[in-house]
Amino acid sequence: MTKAKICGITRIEDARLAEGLGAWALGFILAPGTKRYLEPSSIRSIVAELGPFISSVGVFVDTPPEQVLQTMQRARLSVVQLHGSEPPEWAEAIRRHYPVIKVFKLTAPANPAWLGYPCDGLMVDGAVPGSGQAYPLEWLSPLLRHPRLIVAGGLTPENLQAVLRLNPYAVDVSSGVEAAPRLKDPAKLRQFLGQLGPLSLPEPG
Ligand SMILES: O=C(O)c1ccccc1N[C@@H]1O[C@H](COP(=O)(O)O)[C@@H](O)[C@H]1O
Repeated sequence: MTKAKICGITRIEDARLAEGLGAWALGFILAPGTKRYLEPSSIRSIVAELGPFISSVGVFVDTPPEQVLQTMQRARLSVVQLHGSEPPEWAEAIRRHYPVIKVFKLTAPANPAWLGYPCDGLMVDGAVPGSGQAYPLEWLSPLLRHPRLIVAGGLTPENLQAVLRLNPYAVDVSSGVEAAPRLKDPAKLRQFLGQLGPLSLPEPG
C-alpha cells in the first residue's frame, strides 16, 4: 500500500492533522532562503508533539554532511532528504547515522543510473522543488522497479489516482495540499490522505 509524506510543514496543527489522517512521514525544509524554511528549534518543538511511529524528515539542499548531522540532532529528526546535487560520498557519510532519501529532479525521462545511488529511498520531483510542477508520468518508467520509489512533484488530491496506479512505495506532496505557502489546507489534506490507507479500500462484498 502506497504511503504518504506531507512536506513543507511549518505549523503544529498541520503536523497533528496529517499524522491523525495517517501520513507516514512529515517533511521540514532546512534549505535557508526558501519559502518553507523552518528553524531547527521550531522543528524540534513540532516533532516533540508527534507520536513515536511517524518519520520526521529533514530536507537539505547541498548542505555538507557534518552540518546535516548537526542540524538533524538539533531538530530531533529521523530521516535525511537530500534535494540538491549531493555527491554519493555525502549520502554514504550521512547513512552511517540516518536513513537517506535522495531526490532527482526530472527535466527529461529518468536516468536508470540513479538506481545505483547509495540511498534508502529514491525520490523523483519536478524541476523546481515545492512549486507544484509536474512531469509526464511515463518519465518514471526506468525507476519503477526501485523497491522504495517516492513520487513527488505537482501532486494534488485530483491527480493522485494516476500516480497510485504505478504503485510506488510512497508519494510526497507540499504545495498541492496548501491554502498558501507554509499553510496546509485541512480539506485538501483530508482529500489527499483519504485516498490512501485502509479507509480508501472498497467495502467487502
Ligand atoms: O517546498 C520547498 O520549498 C522545498 C525547498 C527546497 C527543497 C525541497 C522543497 N520541497 C520539496 O518539493 C516536493 C514537491 O513539492 P510540490 O508538491 O510539487 O509542491 C516536496 O514534497 C518537497 O519534498
